[in-house]
Amino acid sequence: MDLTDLDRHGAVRLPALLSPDQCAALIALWEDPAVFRKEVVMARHGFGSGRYRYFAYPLPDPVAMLRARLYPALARHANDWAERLGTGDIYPARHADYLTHCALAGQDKATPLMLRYEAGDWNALHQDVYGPHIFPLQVAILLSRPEQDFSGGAFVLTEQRPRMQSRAEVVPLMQGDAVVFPVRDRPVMGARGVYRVQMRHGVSRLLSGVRHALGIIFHDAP
Ligand SMILES: O=C(O)CCC(=O)C(=O)O
Ligand SMILES: [Fe+2]
Repeated sequence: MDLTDLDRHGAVRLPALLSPDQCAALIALWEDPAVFRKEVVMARHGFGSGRYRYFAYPLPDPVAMLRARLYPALARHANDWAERLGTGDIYPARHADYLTHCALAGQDKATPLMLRYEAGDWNALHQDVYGPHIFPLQVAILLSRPEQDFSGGAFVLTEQRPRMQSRAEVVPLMQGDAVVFPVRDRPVMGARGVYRVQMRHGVSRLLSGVRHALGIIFHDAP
């Protein structure tokens, strides 16, 4: 997994992580209430417009496999960031071991989620932080086909640099593409050493159609 762009631009695209068939099978899960633990109607909370549903444990196989398989390379990168920032955080090599740390702190509810947007819907810039345990990287996968299933609805990141104006980054995704991005902040090398830039992500307004995305967050929620 080449994560070079993560440090260069604040996000990296993993092209064609899922096949069209895998995307369709995941979208079909939206209709199955048994696989979700909670639905959030975003407008009710000021989060934008659209809905998302948190998966329940046990996660459906494709979601569980993606989470476990993506984690090790991301944990190596997270350990590298922790070292650069001098936080002292060490992320274990296996996701199951990281989840044990979360559970011991009362964060034991599944956080992978599926999002569904219709024309006019959008996702406000936010950070997916649920408790003291924060795994610093997360992944979102576009399940729908741009320009066929929907238009608009771009994945957007903003980067808030200390004492400077914010920068926006749009990550163009095709169906099955994933984007890896920071949950809360990332280290940037400056003239006087490493500093943190604050990151937020969201989705611009859908102009037409329906857009589904799968979010893989590696820490659990209380
Ligand atoms: O719909 C998207 O592409 C972004 C979803 C999101 O906020 C997330 O996966 O945390
Ligand atoms: Fe999010």
